[in-house]
Amino acid sequence: MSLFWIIGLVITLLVIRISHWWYLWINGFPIIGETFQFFKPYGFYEISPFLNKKMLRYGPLFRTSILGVKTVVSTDMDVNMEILRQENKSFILSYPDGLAKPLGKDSLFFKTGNIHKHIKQLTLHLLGSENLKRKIIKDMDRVTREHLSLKASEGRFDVKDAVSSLITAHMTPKVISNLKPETQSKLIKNFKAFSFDWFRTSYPLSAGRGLYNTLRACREGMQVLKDVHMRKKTSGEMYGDFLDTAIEVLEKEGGLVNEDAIITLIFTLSCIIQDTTSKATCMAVKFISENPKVLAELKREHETILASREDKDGGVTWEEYRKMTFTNMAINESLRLANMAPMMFRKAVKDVEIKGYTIPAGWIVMVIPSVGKELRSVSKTFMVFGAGVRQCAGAEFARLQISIFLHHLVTNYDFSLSQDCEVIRVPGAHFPNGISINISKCPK
Ligand code: HEM
Repeated sequence: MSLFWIIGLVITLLVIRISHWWYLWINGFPIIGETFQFFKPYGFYEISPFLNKKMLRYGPLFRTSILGVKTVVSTDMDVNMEILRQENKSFILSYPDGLAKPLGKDSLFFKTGNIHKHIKQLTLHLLGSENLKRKIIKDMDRVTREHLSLKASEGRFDVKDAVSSLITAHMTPKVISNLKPETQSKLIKNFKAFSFDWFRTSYPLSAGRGLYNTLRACREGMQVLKDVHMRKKTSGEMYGDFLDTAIEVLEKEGGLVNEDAIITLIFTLSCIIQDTTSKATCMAVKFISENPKVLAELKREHETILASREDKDGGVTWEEYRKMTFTNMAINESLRLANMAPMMFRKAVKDVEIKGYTIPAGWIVMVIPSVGKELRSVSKTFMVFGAGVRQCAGAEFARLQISIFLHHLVTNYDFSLSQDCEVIRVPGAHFPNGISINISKCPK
């Protein structure tokens, strides 16, 4: 073969190879699929370029491969509502390994049917309105006030870090009490190191590092909890904390779930409670700092509450919280903007026909909730806390904690956002440099 033909062959092979890589880059690599395109950061006020392009090309429902799973993506709000309504009938919860792994495939969060029902009831024992009102609000108020005062004395602080610390400070003893200070610190360090955001980066290396840190936090945190539980079991001591309640319920139910599962539940609840609520508080603080009219109306609402409070030294009461109408609207608006759960995963257990679309049995559906303006607590255009039987168990806790934080912030302090508070979407809101505020005590 002449040199001319050999060079021609090599060039042809190179062109084929490069075209193939280019095709994969545009349409997704096997396994990785379109994961990096989906999680590629974009501007806070933009629509996801990935979703935009797909929707223009294929309409509101289309197929892709994300996090190693062949997936139908639904951006249609009627289809989404129907999917979540048909939980345990035509669809079951089914998160890809990449998201489920940090919690463990056996985590009760991923259980269905009766076990899910039991665990939800148990979780609401801790986080439902009744317990918030009776056992949580008082300490939540005191600890929030104290932390704010301490942080404000520094003149500037990171909101996520402060809120996350104050939540672990008032909730950890309620979940698992009488810990030695060093055990409590170790546990809290692991709760805070856990992150659902490890994949929210377009850099494979930092995603790998994030996943490693999260898995390590899970392993170490759960080991601490197991040791504490074993010690309590041997000594027979009871403290009336959530761990005692959970074990009691478990014994009554006769082995529907085991002790390891309870430990996993306690660990995951403790991680989620501070991670989600602190992020949502950041968004609320950013939103009101950038909207002087909203801040003025918030101040008015909270000054009125203060003026009519009989016990001037007492904290926010449940009745006062229920009257915070404007605050609740401001929180809803910041949750809408934050879009903290930008996708939910379900699996079709049979062929399902919705609005003229057929979702074949066995397919995973990624529900992309709408971020519309209607602010009822659950509607097809406002699903920040999900919908149906899987609706968020911590929604009321998050609203209460944010309301109390805002109450003390707007009635006692002058504050402004520091300059480097960039927010991007990946696709949920993400703060690469955190959200910090400059803060000083209001002159009385
Ligand atoms: C503002 C903050 C929060 C947002 C936006 C949020 C959002 C959500 C969403 C969208 C779901 C449904 C997921 C699905 O259907 O696949 C959910 C479920 C859940 N959330 Fe939250 N959440 C927040 C705060 C919390 C807090 C503070 C807790 C307390 C630990 C919590 C605990 C749970 C639990 C246990 C579930 C599973 C419920 C079930 O499977 O029945 N969440 N959350």
